[in-house]
Amino acid sequence: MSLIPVEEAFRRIVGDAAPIGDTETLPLGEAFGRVLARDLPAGRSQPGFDASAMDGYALRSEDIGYKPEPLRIVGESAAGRAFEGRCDTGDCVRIFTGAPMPDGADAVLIQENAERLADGRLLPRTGVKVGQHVRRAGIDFQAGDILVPARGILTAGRIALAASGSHPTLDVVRRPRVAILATGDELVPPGAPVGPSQIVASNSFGIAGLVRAAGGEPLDYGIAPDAAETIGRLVDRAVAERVDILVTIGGASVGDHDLIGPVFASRGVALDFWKLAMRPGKPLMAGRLGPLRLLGLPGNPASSMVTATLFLQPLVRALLGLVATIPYREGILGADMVANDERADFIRATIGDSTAVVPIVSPFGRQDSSLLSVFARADALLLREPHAPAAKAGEPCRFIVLG
Ligand SMILES: Nc1nc2c(c(=O)[nH]1)N[C@H]1C(S)=C(S)[C@@H](COP(=O)(O)OP(=O)(O)OC[C@H]3O[C@@H](n4cnc5c(N)ncnc54)[C@H](O)[C@@H]3O)O[C@H]1N2
Ligand code: MOO
Repeated sequence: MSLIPVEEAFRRIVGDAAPIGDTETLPLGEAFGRVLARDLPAGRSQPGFDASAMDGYALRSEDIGYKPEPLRIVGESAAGRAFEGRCDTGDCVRIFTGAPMPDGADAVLIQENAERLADGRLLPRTGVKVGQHVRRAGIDFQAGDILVPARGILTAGRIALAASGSHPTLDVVRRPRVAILATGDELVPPGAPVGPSQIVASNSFGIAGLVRAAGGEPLDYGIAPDAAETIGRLVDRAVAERVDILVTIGGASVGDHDLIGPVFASRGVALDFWKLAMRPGKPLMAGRLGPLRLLGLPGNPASSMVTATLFLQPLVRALLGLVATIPYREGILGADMVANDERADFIRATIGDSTAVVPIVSPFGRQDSSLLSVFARADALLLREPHAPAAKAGEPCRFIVLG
């Protein structure tokens, strides 16, 4: 079996993923980070009235031209309590930031530029231009403006904008449901007694974190022994629960206990087994069972995390209707690198707390795919392209930020 390039596998896994159509309505306070289902029009204009931008005096600018005369202070306009009267020639109104402009006034003189006279009148010290320190109604947005476009991620700023547009709830795209199934007779859950030749199952927790970070909802399907019947029941459960993606971990290689393929075959699925031109993460499975997508990740901890970063996270984003790419960035090599073979290397690395404009990406010395302690220290995957020639520290490189 020839090695499939990373880009080819990405295209086959993510390329045809159509956004899911289901939506749900959430209170604004729970919508952070979710994906908006449809365009969000403003329910009102902001500000809803001409408002003062400063503390001072609302007045008619023509009244304080070349040689300002004292003005009568005829009232007060505060935020939430407008002045009901008019500001006529020779009048001014005490006003505070955010308060409605009184009728007749066209500018605000800041209080630092005026003097209260002993007789209670106001002596302007400077002139003002028409509209000075006035926020016109609707300068932020007008009723009906689209505040957030469909499929926009609800960032902190957008949530605040939606609130300002008077939306107490938002329609968001349902999070893609990702069932995660660890397989292997040797696995026990964290905290359970670990017998001889057993290991603690760790990958499901890491993959769940990556799913969450991409905007999906992880569902823990636990640990299945290497028994076709059990694995088959869990596949049936994924179909019945209408999950979007079933991720299996382990059993992706060529061993005698690799049952995922036969189980899927028994359900009528043609599962592709690929050997990818990448390291870590050579063996990978992918297939479809109706609307259910299947992704079989290799069992080695770093291999499963790297393949999930490259293929599962973009797949989740594609199902949300978001741009789905492998998010490479430009950096500078922090160490000399030897020439690479035919597999793309995703080297656990750190960009440390470098303040350089272009990040310096430094590989860790130990790269065995079983080493979670190294993966957990890594904040970047340094890419070495297939057949990349030897490179010196300081040369450009590409990398992926790990979240
Ligand atoms: N003859 C060959 N042997 C192997 C090949 C190969 O091409 N020819 N590929 C190697 C590569 S590369 C990888 S990666 C592994 C992948 O194997 P599997 O996906 O079948 O994974 P397992 O054999 O089930 O497990 C590998 C390793 O990872 C541990 N593991 C499994 N699941 C978990 C989990 N949930 N949490 C923590 N650790 C887990 C498992 O105990 C094994 O130690 O195959 C190579 N072999
Ligand atoms: O995926 Mo295996 O990637 O080289 O340990």
